[in-house]
Amino acid sequence: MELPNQENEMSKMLNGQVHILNQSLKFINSMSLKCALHLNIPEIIKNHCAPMTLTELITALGINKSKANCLFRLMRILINSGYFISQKISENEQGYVVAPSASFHSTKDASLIRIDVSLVAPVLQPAFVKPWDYLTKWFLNEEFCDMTPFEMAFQMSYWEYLRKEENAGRHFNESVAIDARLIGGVMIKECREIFEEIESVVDVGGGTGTASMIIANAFPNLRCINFDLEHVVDGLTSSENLVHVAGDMFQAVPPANVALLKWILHDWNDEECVKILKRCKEAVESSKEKGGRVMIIETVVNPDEKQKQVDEETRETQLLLDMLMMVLVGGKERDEKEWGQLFADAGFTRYKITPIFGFRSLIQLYP
Ligand SMILES: C[S@@+](CC[C@H](N)C(=O)[O-])C[C@H]1O[C@@H](n2cnc3c(N)ncnc32)[C@H](O)[C@@H]1O
Ligand SMILES: O=c1cc(-c2ccc(O)cc2)oc2c(O)c(O)ccc12
Repeated sequence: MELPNQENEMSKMLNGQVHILNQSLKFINSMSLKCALHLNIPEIIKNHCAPMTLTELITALGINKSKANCLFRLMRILINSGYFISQKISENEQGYVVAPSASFHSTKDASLIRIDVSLVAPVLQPAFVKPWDYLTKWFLNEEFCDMTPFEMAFQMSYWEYLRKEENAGRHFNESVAIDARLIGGVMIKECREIFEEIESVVDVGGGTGTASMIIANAFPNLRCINFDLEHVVDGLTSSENLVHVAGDMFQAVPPANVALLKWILHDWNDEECVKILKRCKEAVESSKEKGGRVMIIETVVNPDEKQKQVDEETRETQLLLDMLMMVLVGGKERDEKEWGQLFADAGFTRYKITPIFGFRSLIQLYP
């Protein structure tokens, strides 16, 4: 008979094995989802308008019947990840439906907000996967100090890649536009008082202008400027209270009462962030007495001792994005201390953090 502490040792090793295997095989969740998206399974199941049996799914997909058991296993792992649900149809039959959390439509305006599993598509492009193979070499070699793992993999910056590779650029613009629609919708509700008090807002690095459009429509008396690089705003159509302006945020930002920076600063290192913040400060400085401020929408990572205050999925999403920014663009997700330092270095006197955007917060910065 084994001694109790030997048993203990064995069970620790078995638990360790589960943990290590589970963590190292997690990419299979993403890759299985990628396959389901390419097969168009979520749309097929949604269009079926009732729980869909495995046999019905096989027929709809035109898959050889010999793969039935493999499709069952693909669906089983996706059910485990929370993308689909298996519902009882009759005594002997189960049917698949898309899980509510994987397909959220605004009940008020379906065209405005549609959050579903197709959001992951850009994350599974080669641009997201290949740079990880270079991470070890990047850590070890001095010569790569001024490069990102992405640049090692593709011999160009992520931004150049998006400009050159049409598909990747389109996927990127679509994903950030979906995000901007969601956050824009929350902003016009949660920041109503701010927008009602001011006369102008500039969305710095506003992409194709989705957030500006939502704000401009909700506040017709507000003058909105969507500001981004020439090739991004080129050809975009202005409206009554929305103009698209081309420029470089490191050089100058168009003056306005409020400068909005959504998902910009996490792309850049500290020195670059201070430069952008200084340009934004100059843009809002003359509105100091009229509610002038910079509004930042970004993650505020909790320090380790406070991590229990946010749920595990939020925390993990923040840390995953932090790694993604490190590998793609040389940026980072910051904690409050790191944000505070940037704000002080850029010459701001006061800031206020309000966690109103899921895993991200609104940070208001006063000149
Ligand atoms: C991650 S996207 C964020 C887009 C948008 N703010 C959003 O969250 O939906 C970063 C944006 O910064 C823009 N950008 C990059 N460098 C810039 C620069 N020097 N001046 C102005 N915009 C820039 C990019 O073109 C891109 O649209
Ligand atoms: O490369 C990206 C991709 C995203 C992204 C992916 C999927 C979504 O549903 C939303 C966004 O966001 C990025 C981002 O914010 C950034 O600053 C750089 C790169 C990317």
